[in-house]
Amino acid sequence: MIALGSDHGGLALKVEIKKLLLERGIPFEDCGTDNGDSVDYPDFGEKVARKVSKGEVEKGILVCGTGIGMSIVANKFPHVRAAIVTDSFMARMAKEHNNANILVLGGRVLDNDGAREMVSTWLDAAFEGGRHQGRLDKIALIEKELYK
Ligand SMILES: O=C(CO)[C@H](O)[C@H](O)[C@H](O)COP(=O)(O)O
Repeated sequence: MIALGSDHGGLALKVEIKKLLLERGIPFEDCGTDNGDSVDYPDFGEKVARKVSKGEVEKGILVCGTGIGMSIVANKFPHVRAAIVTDSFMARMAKEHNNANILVLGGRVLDNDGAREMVSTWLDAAFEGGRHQGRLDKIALIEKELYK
């Protein structure tokens, strides 16, 4: 299950991503926003990041205007590794090297085809482990110390 969230600046791209997930038969839960009214990205970033952080969903995708605000919010949550990506190489690395569990996109930055490619690349990639696992372990230790 993938949790999706956007603000008004990311809504149109989130709709496109939902089409992609439907086409691919991947289940998702849309945590809003669901109309074009101006909203605050932390409210929707929090909903998705909280679910990922608690293990209620395996992955999340967040979209705001640039992706910057959503990535700042999501990375406040323990166990969340949110990666803002702007091309398919970054999307692949986000999974292979960082095991990112939230993908963050900018609706005012990316075109639909490019963003669809990034989402598919991230979904289809696999974490490589090895030296990258050791680096994630160090992040987990930092979290443990900060949130104890
Ligand atoms: O959080 C953002 C930037 O880091 C997003 O791009 C927002 O969508 C953006 O700030 C919203 O801007 P608006 O002028 O209120 O539409």
